Amino acid sequence: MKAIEVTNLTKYYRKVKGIENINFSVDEGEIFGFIGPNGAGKSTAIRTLLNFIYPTSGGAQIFGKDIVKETKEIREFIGYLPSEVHYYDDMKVKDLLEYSGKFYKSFDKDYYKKIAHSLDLNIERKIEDLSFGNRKKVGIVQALLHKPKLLILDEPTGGLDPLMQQSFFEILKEKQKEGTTVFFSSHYLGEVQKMCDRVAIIKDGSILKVERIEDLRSTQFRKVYISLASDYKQDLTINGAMDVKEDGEQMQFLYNGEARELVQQLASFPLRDIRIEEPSLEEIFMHYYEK
Ligand SMILES: Nc1ncnc2c1ncn2[C@@H]1O[C@H](COP(=O)(O)OP(=O)(O)OP(=O)(O)O)[C@@H](O)[C@H]1O
Repeated sequence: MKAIEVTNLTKYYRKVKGIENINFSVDEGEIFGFIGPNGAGKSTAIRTLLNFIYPTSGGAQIFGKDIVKETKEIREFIGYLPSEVHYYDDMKVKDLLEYSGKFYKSFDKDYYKKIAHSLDLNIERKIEDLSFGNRKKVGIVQALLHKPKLLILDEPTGGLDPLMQQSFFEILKEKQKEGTTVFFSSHYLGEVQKMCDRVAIIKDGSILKVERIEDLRSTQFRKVYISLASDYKQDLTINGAMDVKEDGEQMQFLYNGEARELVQQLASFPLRDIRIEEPSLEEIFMHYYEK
C-alpha cells in the first residue's frame, strides 16, 4: 500500500488555480520532497491532503483511506507541521504539548520530552517568551508527539538556525529508520537534496516531474564553461545548449545530450579553455522552472 496516492487532484479557489490534475504517490518509509517556487501550489496540495480545504475534483488516499471521507481515521496517524505556527501565548510549552497529546491514543509523555530535549526546547517556558525558532520547535514536537506513521511538513526549516536544522534532520532520519514516511515541502534545494529519496517538482499548480534525487543528479545535464580566442567574433551556437550566458570571451551553458556530440561541436571553435562540471541541483531545477 502507498503512504500517499494522489489522483488528478485539483483545487480552484473560485477562479484562481491552486493545483490542477496533480498525480504522484509516496511509498511507505520514504522521505519525499515537494519543491517549487512561491505560489506553485505546495500549501494548497498539503491543505487538501489534510482535508482543511476540499478538492474541486480528483482525490487522494493516505494509507488507503480517502482524504475526504475518512479524514478522522487519517488524523490519528498523521503528524502535521504548518509553515506558520500560532499558539495561545499565555500557555507554557509543556501544557500546550500535553493538551495536544491528549487527543491521541498513543501519546506518551516521556517520548515528547525526549524530542523537546533533543531540540534544546525548554518546556517550562511560556510560549509568549519564545523566539520564532523556538516556536517552530514547539510545532515540530507537536507534530511528532503521537508517533505518527506519516509526517507532513510544510516548509519545516524556516526560522531554524543551521545547527537546529541539523538536529531536526537527524530526527527525521531517525523516524525514517523506524518506518515513518515523511512528506515535506520546501523551496530550499539544499535540504531536499540532503534529505529526500524522491522529489516532485511543482510549478503553476502542475507537477513537472517526479524524480529520484540520485537520478536527478545523474541526468545528462552538464555545466560547460568555455573561453574563446579573443579574435573570434562570430556568433556561436551549440545544439543542445541551454541557459547560455556570455561574458566577453567567456561563455557558460547547460548541456543535455551526448558528450560526444558536444565535443564534436566544440572542436570547430577556437577554444582557449574548457571546463565541464556536474550542475548543482539548483541549476537543474531552474531549468525546469524556466520552461
Ligand atoms: N485562500 C486562497 N484564496 C485564493 N487563492 C489562493 C488561496 N490560497 C492560495 N491561493 C492561490 O493558489 C496558488 C497556489 O498557492 P499556494 O499557497 O498553494 O502555493 P505555495 O507553493 O504553497 O507557495 P508558498 O511557497 O508561497 O507558500 C497561488 O496562485 C495562490 O495565490
